[in-house]
Amino acid sequence: MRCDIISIFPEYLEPLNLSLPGQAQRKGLLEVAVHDLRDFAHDRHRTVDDTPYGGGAGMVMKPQPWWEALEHVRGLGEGTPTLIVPGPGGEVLTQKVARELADEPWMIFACGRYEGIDERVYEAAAEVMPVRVISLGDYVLNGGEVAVLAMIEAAARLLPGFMGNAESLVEESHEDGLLEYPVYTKPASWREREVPPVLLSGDHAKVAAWRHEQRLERTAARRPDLLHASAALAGTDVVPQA
Ligand SMILES: Nc1cc(-c2cccs2)n[nH]1
Repeated sequence: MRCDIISIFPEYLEPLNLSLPGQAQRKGLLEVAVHDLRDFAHDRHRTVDDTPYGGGAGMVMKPQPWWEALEHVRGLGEGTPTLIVPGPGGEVLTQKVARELADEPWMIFACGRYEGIDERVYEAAAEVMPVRVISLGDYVLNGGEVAVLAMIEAAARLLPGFMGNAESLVEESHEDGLLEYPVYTKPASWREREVPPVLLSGDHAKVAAWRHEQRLERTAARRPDLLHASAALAGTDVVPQA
């Protein structure tokens, strides 16, 4: 998976060189290149924003630097990349979307700031590559960099060989529609709180059953919407009669 990231704060993406993403890069599973948008703004002040047509507060990111940056990056690789633009107005990043991103061989991430990027950049880009606007959730950040870190981590960790133990990807929250079960480690007794005895029983079938029950209870308590969604999909949702 190749990820090219365009940002006015390239240093924000340094964490991608740490830990697992860093190892994945060294293993050749993940290729990350960060590009400074200001390198494509040619005036003396390397201006990337201006006041919005129609008035209103804040500034809008100018189209020309973005277009030059996108064309430059597009020329760096083979084939057609997918442009991912983080934004509160996009489809929400879910595990399903993360799996879709994990299947993308080449993505360009456009980190917007200010009030956003001139709409004509999205239109022009969509003529030469797929464009997806993806949101982390219904809240507003100051820029796309944080969202890009989350998206790349969520996708890259699904790449075969990225996680040391692929087993740990199974039964994760959202992988199969349920939240994960509670986990415990030594000591067996801590501050007079005991580990559930079933987990010390050595009975793998009972442990599996207990863990599944915990996932159902936890999902019902914290995310009933997920239960209704999966039940609706299975056609088993019991909707209280009016
Ligand atoms: N989910 C989400 C994304 C964002 C932004 C991306 C770029 C600027 S603000 N806010 N909220």
